[in-house]
Amino acid sequence: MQVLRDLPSPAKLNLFLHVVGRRADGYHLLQTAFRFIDLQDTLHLRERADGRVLRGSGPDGVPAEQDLTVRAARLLQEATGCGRGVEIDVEKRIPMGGGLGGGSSDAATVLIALNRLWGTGLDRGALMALALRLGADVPVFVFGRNAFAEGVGEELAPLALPPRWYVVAQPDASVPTAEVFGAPELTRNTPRVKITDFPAGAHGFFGRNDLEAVAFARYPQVGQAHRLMSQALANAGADAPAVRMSGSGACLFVECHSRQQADWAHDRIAAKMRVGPGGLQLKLLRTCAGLEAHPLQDWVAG
Ligand SMILES: C[C@@](CO)(OP(=O)(O)O)[C@H](O)COP(=O)(O)OP(=O)(O)OC[C@H]1O[C@@H](n2ccc(N)nc2=O)[C@H](O)[C@@H]1O
Ligand SMILES: Nc1ncnc2c1ncn2[C@@H]1O[C@H](COP(=O)(O)OP(=O)(O)O)[C@@H](O)[C@H]1O
Repeated sequence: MQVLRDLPSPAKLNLFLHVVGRRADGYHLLQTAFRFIDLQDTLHLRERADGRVLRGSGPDGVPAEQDLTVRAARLLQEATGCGRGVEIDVEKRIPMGGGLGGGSSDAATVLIALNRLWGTGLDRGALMALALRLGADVPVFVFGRNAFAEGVGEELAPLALPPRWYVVAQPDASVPTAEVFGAPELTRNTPRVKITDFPAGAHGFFGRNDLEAVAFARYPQVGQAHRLMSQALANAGADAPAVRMSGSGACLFVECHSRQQADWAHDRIAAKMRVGPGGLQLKLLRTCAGLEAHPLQDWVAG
């Protein structure tokens, strides 16, 4: 039986996120830019001959049956009629429910890697269609490139992004995605932009995240963390990097042009805020590099 060890599942940031409408089924039409970063979970897959899909180690508080990795493996079995099984270990590093797409990325890594391990031979388009059934955020990880996204996140066009560094902060709150999208006060009519409007640099300043206002009002720790981070960086004058929320939160990030600027921003924030697990202002503060592409991009044909 084959084993695939140390499979990377990168997190994503939404460099901007506009809500431009709502579908009849309640799902929201978005425009967003996805960027992969080097904050990653690690997955290990061990093939099983008996057809069972099992999870070994996994994230605390997520029962195996609800784990997106297990659901992804079962979906691939069902879609292809494959009779082989797998045991999945997930080493979690990406904060859960933080707007960084960790669960979605884990699911995509399982689809990509199992398609190879089981020899099920689906091309990228077919894997992306399966991915969408697991969540709106899953297809971009199978797409494998930083992307400008529309629809609910499944209409993807590649974006060539320059090297950038990000300071990523996790406030001590978790913001349920469904609550933010369901909020009556959410604005849903931001005018559409074109991919060509997206500038080659200074992404941290393009557009906005329409989900921020709802998340900051309903989860004051997130709004307060945003305020304190912005204040910590304010005296850099016109070059002060902006602080933005990723996805539906709660994670916040700052985009920087160099590792040096990111280290500076990290240290300024760390000097102003209490960082650490349990009841502090930030549970996590990390400097990350933006990736050029998903590390498993070449594993899928098409
Ligand atoms: C907001 C984003 C931005 O990238 O990221 P996260 O904050 O989750 O990382 C995504 O659109 C989230 O995608 P994902 O987390 O896969 O969402 P799903 O599981 O498909 O949906 C969770 C719930 O959010 C709402 N939802 C989600 C996506 C969307 N375009 N419109 C919605 O209204 C729906 O109520 C849905 O029941
Ligand atoms: N392998 C997994 N990793 C993380 N979360 C998972 C996983 N499987 C299922 N989930 C569920 O999905 C929810 C959203 O997770 P995640 O993708 O990390 O955040 P977000 O959608 O905010 O980016 C979690 O709160 C958890 O209940």
